[in-house]
Amino acid sequence: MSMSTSSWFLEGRGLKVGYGGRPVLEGFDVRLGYDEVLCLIGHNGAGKSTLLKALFGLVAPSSGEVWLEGKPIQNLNSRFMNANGIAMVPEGRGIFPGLSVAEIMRLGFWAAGIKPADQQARLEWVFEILPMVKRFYNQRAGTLSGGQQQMVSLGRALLSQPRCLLLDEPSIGLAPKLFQDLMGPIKALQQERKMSILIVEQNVKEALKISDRVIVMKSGALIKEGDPAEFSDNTALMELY
Ligand SMILES: Nc1ncnc2c1ncn2[C@@H]1O[C@H](COP(=O)(O)OP(=O)(O)OP(=O)(O)O)[C@@H](O)[C@H]1O
Repeated sequence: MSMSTSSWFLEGRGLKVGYGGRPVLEGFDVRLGYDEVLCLIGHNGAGKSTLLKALFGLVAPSSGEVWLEGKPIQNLNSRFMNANGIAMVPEGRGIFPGLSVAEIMRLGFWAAGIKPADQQARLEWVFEILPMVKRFYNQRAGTLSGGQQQMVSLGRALLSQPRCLLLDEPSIGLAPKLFQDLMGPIKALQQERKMSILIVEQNVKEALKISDRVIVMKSGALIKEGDPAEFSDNTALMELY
């Protein structure tokens, strides 16, 4: 077998994805580099969440492939992705309000297949990055603020020490200051560990601060790609919408 020469960590190639026979994405291509923060923006309903779910194996494309480090994935599912260092933080946080943070983390250990012997160290590692999580570890998630819940969701995703994070609108329901508090540690971690991040955001201004490249989606198609600087003034952004 030859070594992988791909410079892309994760790729969607010719993805066709839809619900009930109605396509949302058709022949969609996307590439996420090693050590890259890619920001995906676009209208409500453009297909951003659908793309993230397809890349993570939560919805099956009817055609096209997802490639990881230069190789097509044969049996794409979220467990495979997790096992290969990819973690997703879904829109709406995806945590159960009735469970305590401790219980949510236990589910996270299970989902990421982390051995009991390694769990405490992982938890301590997550606490170092997101100290807030330690403070409300025994509280029920439903009693936490939106920002705290978002931190729990992120902490859960970090348990596997992923090489790649797929973040679906982490700013939803957060004040700008809270969003910065959340993204600061993530950016620091990204730089330290050379993670790849694909972030879907409506809060473009904040997301651009941590991004290396931007892609814009409209009605299931990629309509623009560029450097964050090109998107920093409002007129340029308005033209896209
Ligand atoms: N589970 C589903 N069943 C049927 N249709 C769906 C489902 N999920 C999404 N859709 C439809 O697919 C299209 C794309 O939705 P998607 O959530 O991917 O867009 P989005 O860009 O993430 O939007 P938003 O910013 O509102 O989250 C929309 O028309 C939506 O109604």
